Amino acid sequence: MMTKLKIAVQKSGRLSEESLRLIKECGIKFNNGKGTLKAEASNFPIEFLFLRDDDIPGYVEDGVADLGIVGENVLVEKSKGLEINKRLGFSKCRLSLAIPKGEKYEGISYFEGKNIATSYPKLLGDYLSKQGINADIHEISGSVEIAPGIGLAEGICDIVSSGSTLFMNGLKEVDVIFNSEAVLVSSPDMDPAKKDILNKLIFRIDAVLNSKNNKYILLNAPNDKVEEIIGILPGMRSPTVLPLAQEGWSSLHSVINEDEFWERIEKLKEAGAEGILVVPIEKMIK
Ligand SMILES: Nc1ncnc2c1ncn2[C@@H]1O[C@H](COP(=O)(O)OP(=O)(O)OP(=O)(O)O)[C@@H](O)[C@H]1O
Ligand SMILES: O=P(O)(O)OC[C@H]1O[C@H](OP(=O)(O)OP(=O)(O)O)[C@H](O)[C@@H]1O
Ligand SMILES: [Mg+2]
Repeated sequence: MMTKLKIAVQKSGRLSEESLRLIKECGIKFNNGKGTLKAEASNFPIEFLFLRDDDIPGYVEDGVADLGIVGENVLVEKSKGLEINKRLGFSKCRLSLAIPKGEKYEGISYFEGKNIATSYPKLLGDYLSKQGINADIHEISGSVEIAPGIGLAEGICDIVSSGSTLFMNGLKEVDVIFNSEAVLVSSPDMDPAKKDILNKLIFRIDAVLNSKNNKYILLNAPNDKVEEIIGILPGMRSPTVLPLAQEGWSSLHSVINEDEFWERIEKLKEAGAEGILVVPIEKMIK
């Protein structure tokens, strides 16, 4: 029988869409009809299990799934020792302590002896004990932001992204205890055949992630400015320089990190660059 990897992906929620998009961008084709809990790729040896995100670290640890895509917050909360294979750069959020907005806050000692509602008792417990704070942790599985308003707790520790859920519930964020993003995790004892497939998958994921952070840049410059511009443009190796039909001018092509691009654009113009084009890269293999 052909070896296949089993990957656990969130069935529906904040991770599912981006997880499946990443797999598709890796050129892996599959059908996942509504309500399906299992699917198989048609052009790559991988099978999908669609699960609640909380169960993903456990399934990977037990070997029911070989791989999983999960938030780092859930991984650290639930797993006993799975290692992160790859940070995936989506579903970025933070786990924060929050209190009613009218309360005065002067530091973490605010929580001494207080009651805090959370779905992350382990992460919160570890954080508070490192800070030397004794508090009562009240575990609830969802709608945590409602807890202070109904007298269930004096503070909360939950996921924050835009902060609008806190705001709508009359709360303010007072301390960030953990920063999270989606991560790929894999079972520690995989046989060599599975490891081989995993490496192929990671190779594709790298190509997709690299392409997202980088742009292809093309510009024109007078020949006497080319050296200076090459000094400003970082590249995978060095820029490609091609002669233009117009005498004395060249076209330079390179790859630039998107963040660096905005920093360097002024310098490129000052150095004499013209007709600058920045285009997305579909895949990038380093
Ligand atoms: N507002 C947000 N912005 C960005 N990422 C988020 C946000 N909320 C949650 N996440 C990330 O996505 C993960 C899944 O969030 P979601 O709200 O879908 O979980 P859930 O309701 O527990 O889902 P499930 O039904 O699978 O148990 C979180 O563990 C976190 O890593
Ligand atoms: O800071 P914000 O941008 O408001 O995001 C934070 C909220 O997002 C998540 O819930 P989600 O909307 O996924 O709903 P859920 O309670 O069903 O998980 C999380 O549990 C917070 O409640
Ligand atoms: Mg969950």
